[in-house]
Amino acid sequence: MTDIRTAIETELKRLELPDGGNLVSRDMVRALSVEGGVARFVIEAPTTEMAKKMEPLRAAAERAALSVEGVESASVALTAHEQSAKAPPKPAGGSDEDAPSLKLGGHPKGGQSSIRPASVKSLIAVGSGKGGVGKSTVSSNLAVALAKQGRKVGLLDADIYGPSQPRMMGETKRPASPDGKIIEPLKAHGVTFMSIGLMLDPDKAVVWRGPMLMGALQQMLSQVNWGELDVLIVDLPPGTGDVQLTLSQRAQPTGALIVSTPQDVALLDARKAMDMFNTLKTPILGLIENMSVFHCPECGYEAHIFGHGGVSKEAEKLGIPFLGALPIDLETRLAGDEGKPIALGDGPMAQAYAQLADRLVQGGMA
Ligand SMILES: Nc1ncnc2c1ncn2[C@@H]1O[C@H](COP(=O)(O)OP(=O)(O)OP(=O)(O)O)[C@@H](O)[C@H]1O
Repeated sequence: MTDIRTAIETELKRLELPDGGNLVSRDMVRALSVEGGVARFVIEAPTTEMAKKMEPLRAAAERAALSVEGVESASVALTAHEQSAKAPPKPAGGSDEDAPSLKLGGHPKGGQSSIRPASVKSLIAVGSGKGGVGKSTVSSNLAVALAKQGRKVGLLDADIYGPSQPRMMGETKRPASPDGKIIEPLKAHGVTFMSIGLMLDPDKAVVWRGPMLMGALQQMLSQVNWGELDVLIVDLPPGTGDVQLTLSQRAQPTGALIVSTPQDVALLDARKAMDMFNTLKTPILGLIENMSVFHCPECGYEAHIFGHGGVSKEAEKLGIPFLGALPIDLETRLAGDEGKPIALGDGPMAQAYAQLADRLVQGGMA
């Protein structure tokens, strides 16, 4: 197996970058593994801008891996070390070393050791390729639905650039840290909950580099007093960046749920997110279609605003469980904005989330 890995690396050394060096000499290859003839790895570009231009190189890397004897299929994901393109501009007078108290966002510690809290039985990552598809809405409602079924549930909002859980869970106070080391999480609607957003100054832009993001995630998992949990749901940022990479590699998630709208552009990005999780060997527990249909409350007409059935077809194609379709629902949006997730009630949307929660419990995932 080592020989195949070495042979793949040798092939990758042939792939030169326009600004000098090759994929190996520039230390861009991550998580290279070969199992049962399947080669998987991640190419980590220094910036999102550069990653966007590297698709031809990614395809060439896949072909290079396939050319090695013993490799039957290859899966290569592209990610970026620094999410510079998405990060807001630097605030006047600020610097990217500006860290909030408890030095959140410092460089990660402990090499490649696990950052998964020992007291957490199951860790479920909720991801999406595209932003705004309802990943945070699904995370908060699923957490509440699981808590209603008597599970001990934690919710970690790891969406560094758009932490929305404080608003959706209706808790915005800054968590206490009596000893200055361990952070006490908040409790909302029966869920133990923590958001990176609660530790940041809302008026200050986040200008952290990749290692600082990884450090922040590490702290959110290991410096928070999560207590005994049946399941910790991690609401990820959209896309395939450092937070996803670190979580997959160092927190051994039980699996990932992928949220998408039926729209082609959302599905395209969802595929990339799934490819990343596959490459990092995080099992994909299922796909959820959000905003699948709008039922007009006046006339009963069903409008498929973002298309129809795309996510279930994709799930079938990939052999991944399709966990359900959630309609576009005004009450869901209003409840999220009010900090009282719709799953708290007992209407049709709450029932849909209860079913989703039930599936995870029955499947031994939560
Ligand atoms: N099924 C739904 N019906 C109506 N509105 C919804 C639904 N799902 C999500 N929304 C609304 O859409 C907006 C975006 O949702 P949300 O923040 O959950 O998406 P996200 O994928 O987490 O976005 P981001 O990538 O920015 O974190 C929110 O205002 C939310 O209330």
